Amino acid sequence: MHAAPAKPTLYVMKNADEVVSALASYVLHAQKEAVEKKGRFTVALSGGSLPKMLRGLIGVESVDWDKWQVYYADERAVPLDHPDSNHGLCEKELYSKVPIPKENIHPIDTTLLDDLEELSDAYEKALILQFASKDSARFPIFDLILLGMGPDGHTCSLFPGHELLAEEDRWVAYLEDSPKPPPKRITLTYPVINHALRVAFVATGAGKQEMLSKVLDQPELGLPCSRVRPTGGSVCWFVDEDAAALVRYERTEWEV
Ligand SMILES: O=C(O)[C@H](O)[C@@H](O)[C@H](O)[C@H](O)COP(=O)(O)O
Repeated sequence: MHAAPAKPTLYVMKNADEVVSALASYVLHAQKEAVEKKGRFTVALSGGSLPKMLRGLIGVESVDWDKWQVYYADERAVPLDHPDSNHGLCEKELYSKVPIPKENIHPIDTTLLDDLEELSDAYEKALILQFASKDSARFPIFDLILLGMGPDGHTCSLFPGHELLAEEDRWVAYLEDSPKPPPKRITLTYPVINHALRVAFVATGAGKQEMLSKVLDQPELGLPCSRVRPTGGSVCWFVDEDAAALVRYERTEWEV
């Protein structure tokens, strides 16, 4: 019997700082559970404002950084030190401030930037190495995928109306026509996102109001963020009052 797709849980905090601390305890809880069960914590990070929102983990003793295995939910096809690189951003906002071993961080292979198919295949292979063979596990099961919501309702590099929304087979796909610059990117696909144990969105600020209401109150629109419905896992939203102002969707009290 197949589990039903998870319904999103909405946590609304007073402000962005409260989102930062709630997110930190949520991530710690996910880490503890994963490390106890499997001795490692597999995480996929997004770009945008997300890396900075993880600042609540910096300096916290109970984070087992050496157990983290970090991948990217999406990445731009640029060198790692390019200002558009999500890896570069995470380096600046997080890795440079915490004792995470370099070998536990999995950036794209920048020798393949000229061929996006090879670039995405190589990233898929890196996932296969971590999550065992593609045959024994149809899709990787991340302990946690952390996502943002774009102004058009995109998440990862999955954009409204794009053919990649229908991808059912690949773990990692590429696109050369991203409406958000830069145009060349790779992204995890829905089968991977929707097999994760936990998916958490983070969205703050008044600029997110209208789109957040569309994504949560009108899932029938089929916006990319609304399609995140893990089967056998959970999806939750950490947002602030500014972002949630127009949302009618049921709120859940955050309990530490
Ligand atoms: O690399 C990317 O472009 C991101 O992964 C993207 O999906 C991002 O998460 C959203 O655009 C939200 O960005 P903000 O958090 O900056 O609003």
